[in-house]
Amino acid sequence: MAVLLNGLRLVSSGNLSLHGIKSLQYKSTRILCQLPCKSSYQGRPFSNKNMTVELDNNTGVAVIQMKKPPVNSLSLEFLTEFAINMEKLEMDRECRGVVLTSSNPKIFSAGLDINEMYGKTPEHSGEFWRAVQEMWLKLYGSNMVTIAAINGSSPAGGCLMALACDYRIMADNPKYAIGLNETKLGIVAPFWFKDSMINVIGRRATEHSLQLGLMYSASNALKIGLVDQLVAQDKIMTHALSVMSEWLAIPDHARQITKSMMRKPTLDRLLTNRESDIQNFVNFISKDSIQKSLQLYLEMLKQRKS
Ligand SMILES: CCCCCCCCC/C=C/C(=O)SCCNC(=O)CCNC(=O)[C@H](O)C(C)(C)COP(=O)(O)OP(=O)(O)OC[C@H]1O[C@@H](n2cnc3c(N)ncnc32)[C@H](O)[C@@H]1OP(=O)(O)O
Repeated sequence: MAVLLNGLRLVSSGNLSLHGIKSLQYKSTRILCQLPCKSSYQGRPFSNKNMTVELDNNTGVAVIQMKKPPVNSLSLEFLTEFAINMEKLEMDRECRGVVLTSSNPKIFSAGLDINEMYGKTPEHSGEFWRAVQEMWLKLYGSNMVTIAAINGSSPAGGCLMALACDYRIMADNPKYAIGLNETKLGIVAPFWFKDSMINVIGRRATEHSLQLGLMYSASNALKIGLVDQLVAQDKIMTHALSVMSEWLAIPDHARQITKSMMRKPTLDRLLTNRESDIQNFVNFISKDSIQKSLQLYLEMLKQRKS
């Protein structure tokens, strides 16, 4: 509940994914900038291996800029760093919203690092999959407003990250594509990837997309509702911050409870089946036929380059 007490606003906080709205904390009431106010910007950057995180104290908005060369593939190290950063922001009373974007001008994220799924031990595969789950749980279950500024292509796990946000803005460039293309690699999008897509574009479009492993151009992604808006590449961050200020105009407690109401069943499904989902992944990815498919796909990626 939000209660005003001597200039302090009591707002709910905590991780929706695990416990619903679990604790109440004090946040000082601030007037948010309508637009990013560069002149008064007080960024506090932290963590800088695979991503930069900058929190603007004036707006309460953090920007996570992924910067893992060459294509922001989601390795175990990347996923671990991402989850830690999300946790830190979630706990930070100053932070109310996150914009997720990429420093690579053409690629938002290439999805899961295929090298993490090829030729690895079952132990490693299990640890990797738990980290993939954790990334999604942190993002899909965040109390903060989350906006994906998709400034490049975003296949598979990259698309999942975008789907886990509250709002998706994509750069209006016909060369960029987004979608869950797993079947094209000979692998299968797990149920919570599927659920994330259903919750955004509906069941029929998801079935079509998943069976065919469809990648959508930016304009087609807009048509099916996979992204909410297209914006010129050079305007994407300004626009994302402007949309963020609209979302932050809603009282946190009301928006958070609503978000939890909408997302909890989907989150609970993975939480309840987390261990069996890891086991399924390990069994599936260890099969010779699946390893062969991944090997061929990796070779195809390398050949395409030459
Ligand atoms: C029952 C259920 C159980 C569970 C069943 C299992 C469920 C698994 C779910 C899987 C989810 C996934 O995300 S699977 C990942 C899916 N991702 C993809 O298919 C993306 C493949 N990549 C691309 O399409 C492109 O690379 C793209 C991202 C658009 C960038 O194109 P560019 O032309 O700019 O760059 P490229 O030259 O292609 O790539 C640059 C280098 O990056 C490498 N690279 C590209 N994508 C990579 C990736 N995902 N992982 C590692 N490395 C990658 C290339 O090999 C090159 O390496 P060098 O040659 O060495 O420089």
